Amino acid sequence: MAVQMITAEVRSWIAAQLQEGYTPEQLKAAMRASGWAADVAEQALLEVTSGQVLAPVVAIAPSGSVPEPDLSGGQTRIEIDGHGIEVLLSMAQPRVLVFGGLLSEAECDELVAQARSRLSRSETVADSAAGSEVNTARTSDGMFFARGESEIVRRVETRIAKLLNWPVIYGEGLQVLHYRPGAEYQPHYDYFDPEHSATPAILERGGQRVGTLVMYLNTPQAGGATTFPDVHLAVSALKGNAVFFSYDSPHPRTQTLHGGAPVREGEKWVATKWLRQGEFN
Ligand SMILES: O=C(O)CCC(=O)C(=O)O
Ligand SMILES: [Fe+2]
Repeated sequence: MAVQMITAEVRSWIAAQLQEGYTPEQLKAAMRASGWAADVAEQALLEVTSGQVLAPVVAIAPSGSVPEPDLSGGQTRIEIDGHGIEVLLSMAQPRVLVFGGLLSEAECDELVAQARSRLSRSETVADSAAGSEVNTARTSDGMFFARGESEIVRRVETRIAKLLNWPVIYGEGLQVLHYRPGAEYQPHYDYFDPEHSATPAILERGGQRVGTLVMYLNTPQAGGATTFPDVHLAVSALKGNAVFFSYDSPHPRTQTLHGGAPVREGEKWVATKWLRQGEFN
């Protein structure tokens, strides 16, 4: 399964052709003829045409569109670049998927090794200030990798993009969190609160978050599940597995309230990939 990325070059080519007087239908046919999938060609055109009116720099995926694997054939296993991933659970509302073996043991260990020396107490956007500050709801340590910063980061990001049919450039840098015994992440939403004063500035860089992939980099001895309180679901933190959920609007009706339950024994490492509506830079 190949993913076709709508790059800035593709968008500017489309924009130039439109200026020349070609119709969107003609461009779509030309893109189809040179191997582009119909839906990707459609999305590229939409991005350019809506971008000309709404946001000249940042491409925004059609509203309501979210990352999603292709399970149309009832697949229980998805192979990406020779790496097999199992589909262990699929829930429609909220949209939650659990993947087995998204990362190999060695890949988990390498991400932990690269993150370990760069950890600091996690910050979330607090309600009181238009910035980030240490929040007691989240008692883990964390760091961000820059997108594509190392071979392992690039490999994982490419795999995620292909699995979820969402361009690499729409993703934030990978975040790694480390929870010690007793540490937790209390239930929260990952989208940016539309009522929050800091949100408009955040949305300028790629729009809303529309999906979250939490990858487990080790297996805590006890505790540390990812929980979805609205639907009483707990996903076990098992090394190499991952939980994915998407939200097509920044609203509690998505039922994507979730948290990291307290680690009871041992420690917990996760890598989180947040996916935006458009190009994150
Ligand atoms: O640690 C977990 O299980 C959840 C992490 C999480 O919610 C996040 O990184 O946004
Ligand atoms: Fe979260």
